Amino acid sequence: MNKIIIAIDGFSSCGKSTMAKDLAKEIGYIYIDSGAMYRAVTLYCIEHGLFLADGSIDEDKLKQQMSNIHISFRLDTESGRPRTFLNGTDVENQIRTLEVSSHVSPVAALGFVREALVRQQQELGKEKGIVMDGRDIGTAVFPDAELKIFVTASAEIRAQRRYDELKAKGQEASFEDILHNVEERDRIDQTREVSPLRKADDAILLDNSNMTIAEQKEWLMNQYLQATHA
Ligand SMILES: Nc1ncnc2c1ncn2[C@@H]1O[C@H](COP(=O)(O)OP(=O)(O)OP(=O)(O)O)[C@@H](O)[C@H]1O
Ligand SMILES: Nc1ccn([C@@H]2O[C@H](COP(=O)(O)O)[C@@H](O)[C@H]2O)c(=O)n1
Repeated sequence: MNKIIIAIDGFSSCGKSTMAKDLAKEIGYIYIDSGAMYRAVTLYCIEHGLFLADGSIDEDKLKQQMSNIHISFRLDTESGRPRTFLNGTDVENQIRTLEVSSHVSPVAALGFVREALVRQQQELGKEKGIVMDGRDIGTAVFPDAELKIFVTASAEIRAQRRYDELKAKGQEASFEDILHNVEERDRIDQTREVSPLRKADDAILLDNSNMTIAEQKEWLMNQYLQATHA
């Protein structure tokens, strides 16, 4: 069967990567979490002092240093899930902290950052057989993707899911801080000038507020089967 490109976009913390990873594993596709790439650039900025005292980004320095930022993914054989590497170091846990979440959307709004990462994402998908999740995959990275999904859920439900996840990992965070972060990232992502978060006209909308992980997994598999006429 011919391989296709599956683009999964949507709001913060709505379950995109959970769905995308599961589907990719089941159908033998590559899974790419494009958000992890923006998070890795953000971690680089934090570690290299590129956030100025007023919270803004030293854009000139970041632009000069973009070619020093190498992001890759390696499959964790134990969990079967990809881990993100920044310049050869496993940063999968660091990029998921609230500190990185609080800084990532302004970094992702920079045109030169998007240009560099979109180029890499398109390269990763050139053989097809890929499931990629993010904010602009169906609109900018792969506008011709054969299957496009746009996921949403209420902000409170999304924040609760993220809160439960961080708590289970033993990370301290307040529900209010997480809700604020989720809403703020959505606002910045939807209003930025370059490739703002929006549903592609030909994307299928999924509100998973009242769905279990198993239900959304089955829903996505059905969309894939329909798209490939299997
Ligand atoms: N339908 C669901 N019901 C309950 N929890 C869910 C559901 N879908 C996903 N989750 C949980 O919600 C949390 C966020 O999911 P996930 O990381 O997949 O979201 P995301 O959209 O990829 O987030 P982000 O955009 O921030 O990367 C995870 O802990 C995941 O296990
Ligand atoms: N295609 C994408 C993916 C992500 N972003 C930005 O990165 C942030 C983190 O992404 P997560 O999927 O890990 O939540 C997100 O809030 C966006 O600002 C993006 O712009 N484009």
